[in-house]
Amino acid sequence: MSFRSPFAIPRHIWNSAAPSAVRPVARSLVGCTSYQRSRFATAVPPVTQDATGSKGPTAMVFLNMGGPSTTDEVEDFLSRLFADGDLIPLGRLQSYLGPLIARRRTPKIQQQYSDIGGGSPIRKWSEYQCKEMCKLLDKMSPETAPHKPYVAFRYAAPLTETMYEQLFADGFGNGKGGRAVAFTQYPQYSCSTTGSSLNELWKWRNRLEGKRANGEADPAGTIQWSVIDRWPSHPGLIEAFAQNIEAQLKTYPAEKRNEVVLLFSAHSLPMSVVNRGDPYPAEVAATVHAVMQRLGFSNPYRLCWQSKVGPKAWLGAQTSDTVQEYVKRGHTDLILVPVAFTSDHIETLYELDLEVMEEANSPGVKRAESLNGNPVFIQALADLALEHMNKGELCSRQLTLRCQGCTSERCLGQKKFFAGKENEALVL
Ligand SMILES: C=CC1=C(C)c2cc3[nH]c(cc4nc(cc5[nH]c(cc1n2)c(C)c5CCC(=O)O)C(CCC(=O)O)=C4C)c(C)c3C=C
Ligand code: FES
Ligand SMILES: [Fe+2]
Repeated sequence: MSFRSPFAIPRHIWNSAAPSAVRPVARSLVGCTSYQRSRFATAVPPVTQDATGSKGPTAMVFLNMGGPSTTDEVEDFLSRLFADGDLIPLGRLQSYLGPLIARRRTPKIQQQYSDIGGGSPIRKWSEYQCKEMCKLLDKMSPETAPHKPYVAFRYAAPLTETMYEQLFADGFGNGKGGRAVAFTQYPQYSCSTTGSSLNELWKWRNRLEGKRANGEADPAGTIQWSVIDRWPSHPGLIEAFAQNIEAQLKTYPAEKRNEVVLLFSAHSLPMSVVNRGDPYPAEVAATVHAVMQRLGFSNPYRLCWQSKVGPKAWLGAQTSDTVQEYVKRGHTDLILVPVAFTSDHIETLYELDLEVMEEANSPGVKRAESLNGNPVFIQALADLALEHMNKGELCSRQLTLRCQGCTSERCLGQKKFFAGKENEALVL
């Protein structure tokens, strides 16, 4: 298999050394004293220091779903999406039904991407955010520098396997070891989003490294992975959301400002996933509550859910119905706040801006900006990454517990691997 480099990241950024004058703030990960000897000990194994005492380079890998950058990529994007049993379980018919549904859906979705400028901006924003975060980390933590930016998408280029080959090309793994942090870009954990990306990363990790030619496990020289798997109420994230809301509130006359209804909108989930025990609804609610707390509960607000697909029951109330109902009742000043995604995408640019806002037909219905290149947000990403490295954790405690209704062997294997418990007989 041959792999093209998917990265538009100049090599001088990857190779950039951290300024030596900056005070190191990262606590040493070598011989980490906080190693927990509990059942779910999740400390990062020691990373080898080089002769200069540096523990870098550190690969920072952003995980996300991705999107088609051009309308020509839509069918491939949808084919991968409908082939994903962690997102859309179609059982034994997956490989037959998936491509069929994807092909039938392609023209409609191509039109939507065409209406928002010809493609999804997710790749542009993800690569920018990761690169900028790494620049900050090089200054904040020279000990673990250089921090090298990578993006691994679940359904569009650059795919996980491409990212993995790029890691090898850059000197990670392949007997050389090295440290990589998988950083989910979904602030709130769902087994259908972050869970699916981690299952994919675990799959490719097993395929591409960790095995000798005879098929036996060979842990020597493999990449040491740790995971930032959720961050729904990180203060930096909350601050960035709150500032974007405040900026939009300022566009209303002062005397009406506190009456504006804040409508937090998150991608919905099928009720079958909610009832399986998926953590996402609770984590989205945690984000909303933290943002409102930061705003001093200055406005009335609701959380609603968008982008239902197919005929089955999904978590509601739906965003479009909510807006229509409130406008009908005279709440014509509303701010929509996309709260479960860190950049613009088809759901903000098409569904909220073109469908919901046009339907509402009221100049008082507006949308808070997405986080995109917001410097407060990028600083939050760097803070989060540094806190993670300083803690020396492999993953959060939450990642080590499966949903009540989970029957997936993939979830079990993935969680054991990322918790560093692969060879233990655990019931997760
Ligand atoms: C946190 C965000 C998201 C969750 C949770 C989520 C769950 C989820 N999605 C589908 C089905 C589809 N999603 C599609 C597109 C899409 N989904 C998200 C985010 C979440 N999905 C985004 C940001 C996007 C758009 C990406 C972009 O390029 O802009 C699509 C494809 C579009 C379409 O056909 O309508 C489908 C299908 C399910 C079934 C699900 C939970 C199980
Ligand atoms: S579906 Fe949630 S852990 Fe498997
Ligand atoms: Fe989705």
